Amino acid sequence: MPSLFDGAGARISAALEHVDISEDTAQRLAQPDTALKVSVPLRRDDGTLTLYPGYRVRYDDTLGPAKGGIRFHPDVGADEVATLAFWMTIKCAVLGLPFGGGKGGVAVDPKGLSPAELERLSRAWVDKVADFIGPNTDIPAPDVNTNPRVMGWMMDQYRIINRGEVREVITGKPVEMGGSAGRATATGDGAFHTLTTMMQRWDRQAEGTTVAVQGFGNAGARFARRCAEAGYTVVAVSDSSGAIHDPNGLDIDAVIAHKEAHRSVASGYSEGDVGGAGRGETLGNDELIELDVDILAPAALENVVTADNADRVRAGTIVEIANGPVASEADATLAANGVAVLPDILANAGGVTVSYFEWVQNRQAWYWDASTVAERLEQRMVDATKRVADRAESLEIDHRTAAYVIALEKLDAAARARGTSSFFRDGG
Ligand SMILES: NC(=O)C1=CN([C@@H]2O[C@H](COP(=O)(O)OP(=O)(O)OC[C@H]3O[C@@H](n4cnc5c(N)ncnc54)[C@H](OP(=O)(O)O)[C@@H]3O)[C@@H](O)[C@H]2O)C=CC1
Ligand SMILES: O=C(O)CCC(=O)C(=O)O
Repeated sequence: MPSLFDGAGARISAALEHVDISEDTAQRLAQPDTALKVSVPLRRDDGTLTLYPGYRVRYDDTLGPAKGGIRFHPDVGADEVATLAFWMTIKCAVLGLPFGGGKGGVAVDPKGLSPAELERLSRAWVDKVADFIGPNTDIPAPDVNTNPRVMGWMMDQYRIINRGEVREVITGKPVEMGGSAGRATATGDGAFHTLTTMMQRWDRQAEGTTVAVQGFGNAGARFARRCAEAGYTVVAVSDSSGAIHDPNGLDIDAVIAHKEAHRSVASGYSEGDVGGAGRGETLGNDELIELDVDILAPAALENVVTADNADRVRAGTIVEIANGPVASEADATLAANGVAVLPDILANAGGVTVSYFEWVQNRQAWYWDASTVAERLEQRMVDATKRVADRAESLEIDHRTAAYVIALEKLDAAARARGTSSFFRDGG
């Protein structure tokens, strides 16, 4: 399999066949602007010291300060962070947000840390990258295994270093620390709005439509709940411990309660203690991908649909809630089999959209109520989805390529407006 970064490049090449942008912009987007690698020191509770590799990549800031999450996961590496930062660049452009793309991470298994260790690690990461991030340069946010609590510690550490509070340096914070209403649910909500917009366009109904969701964290669990509330039949969900499947439909509220109690969707399931959902079976994560469902929503990690299993995907539609769940080498097989892919750079953009709202609210010190945030998020997601679908139809291309075309046009126009100097950072 090509590297994640090379796979992302393949998608750009496909889009370049349908859009006329300057050679400068194409070259500029072929590699990250700035990549920082650090060692993040953690004093463990037992007094020993562990150093974890940490990263922050500012891929491109043509459209505004770099924006993107920070991930704590043992598999985090330079290639992955650069690719995720590239996707953020494209995603912000597709949504029309005034941000470039960034991403960060620490190669650590946070499940093996105590709460105090997790706090020290979060603060240590900020100590290492504090000169690199900033409200006008690069604004982190949550991603896999990071959450509002982690963002709160990070903002607080930046306050200590800066000797003054800068709320808009990080988004996804607890509401009590300047976080936005609706940020915690924004990614799942945004994916739901993209799906709903496309279902209306396809003249399809939620009732009788089956859904499988891989990953039951911030994004996946919220999406599953929105689907269930709207009348879809959510037949399978999973987390890192495995999947549960009931062809009659799972009771998502019961599964959420079960996950909270057991820290796993699958453990204890066979004993039937997941409320009304206690029928059905447990499955492996690979089997969930191949279930005979209408909608497959991967909401965990990259490369879960690859050249190896693409032919066995039976869903008619994939909603990419995770970043990069479909490997580029799977594209041709999925297209040949008529599988519609609603791409990550559109479908999971609800999170960064409400992060943008949070940044705006922090700058104005003027906070919106939950219904205002929800309304504005829905409007942005519906508009962006329609723009992508219209472009896909007019150019007779798939939705991912259409989203890239829109993003590349925006990035090229902004680069031209800035002039050549936009390709060089101060002193760089
Ligand atoms: N948070 C956000 O705002 C945004 C997130 N995304 C993307 O969405 C995806 C999920 O992020 P988020 O929900 O925030 O992360 P979380 O950490 O909240 O949840 C991740 C979920 O994925 C599960 N998981 C991890 N490894 C596997 C595996 N091998 N097989 C199946 N499930 C697995 C985890 O299981 P367990 O619970 O057992 O740990 C957990 O349920 C990522 O790709 C992220 O980049 C995209 C846009 C914004
Ligand atoms: O909220 C943000 O700024 C970024 C979220 C993110 O990391 C993503 O969209 O992948």
